[in-house]
Amino acid sequence: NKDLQLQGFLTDSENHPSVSINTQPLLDDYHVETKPFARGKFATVRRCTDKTNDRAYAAKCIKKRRRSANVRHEIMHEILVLKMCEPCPRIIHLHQIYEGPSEIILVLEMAEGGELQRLLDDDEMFEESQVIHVIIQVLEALSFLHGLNIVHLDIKPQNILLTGSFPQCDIKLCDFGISRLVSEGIEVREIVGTPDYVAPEILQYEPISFASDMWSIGVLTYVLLSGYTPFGGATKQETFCNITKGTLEFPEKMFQEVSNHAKDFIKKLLVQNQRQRMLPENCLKHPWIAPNSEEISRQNLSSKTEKIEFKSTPDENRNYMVNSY
Ligand SMILES: Cc1cnc(Nc2ccc(CC#N)cc2)nc1Nc1cc(C2CC2)[nH]n1
Repeated sequence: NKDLQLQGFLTDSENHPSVSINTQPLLDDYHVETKPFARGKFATVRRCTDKTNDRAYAAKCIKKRRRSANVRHEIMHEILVLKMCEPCPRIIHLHQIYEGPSEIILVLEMAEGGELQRLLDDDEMFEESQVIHVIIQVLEALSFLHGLNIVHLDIKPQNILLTGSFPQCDIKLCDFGISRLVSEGIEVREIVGTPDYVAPEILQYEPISFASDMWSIGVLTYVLLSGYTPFGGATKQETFCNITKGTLEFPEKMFQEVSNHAKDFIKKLLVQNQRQRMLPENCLKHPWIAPNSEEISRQNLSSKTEKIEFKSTPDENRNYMVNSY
């Protein structure tokens, strides 16, 4: 119905024809570790293995009732987003769904390397090339998601998972629990997201847009390159205040090794006015990400102008070449 649509959910119904849910217990088909490896406000995530082939998955157990409100349609929204993202290798894959009396369990693709946040907690410092590799993959996930008119709204290192041991691994974006549909003229306003990464327009209760995710990419890049958050304050209120003030600084002691292209990339994302922020396609062409983008365009231009000479191929070689192709 209208008001749910206004909240940016994909569905207002408690079920959806495309979604099949197992009603027998998860434990019939999977061994489930008792100790969760992650616990959120309304979900716990445990490692589980398929009894038939020993494959590992992540079982995300979501409570159907929160603060005595039925939130089944919100869980259905997360399920539909995950299903729509099936074709994208940069997004965690939904394998199966189980339903118990008080929870819905999403059996999700296992990313063995865990959270990118853990590397930050271990005070790992990243090479700029490693940060670029991570940011490119997050941008690819966002390009796909935005292409579906969905905005993630909780981009942060905890929701960027590693497929193996860093830096030889890839990343997968996860957790669409607060993602929302962005549609023309429909204004979704909700205070969502994690303080350090939330965009100013969200705090000012303005309509949410794709640019809200791009602000978080700017914060993420700043954090990966320096180990510090750009607007972090002693309290949540102070952080929110810093975000709305938006004074962006690159302290010499943290950024002396960081390239100017990298700082320029961050500056073009941490822009107060969301209409002036880069979107994924602009980011992927930025000289920090596509380092030779300036160089390539210069070369392309020059190659068009320089004389192109064809060397004739002696006939016997030509036949050979044609056959081998
Ligand atoms: C080894 C591991 C360690 N820690 C987490 N933490 C974590 C972070 C965010 C969310 C938020 C969500 N969703 C859930 C767990 N996930 C892991 N692997 C996963 C986790 C998953 C799917 C996403 C659950 N696949 N592989």
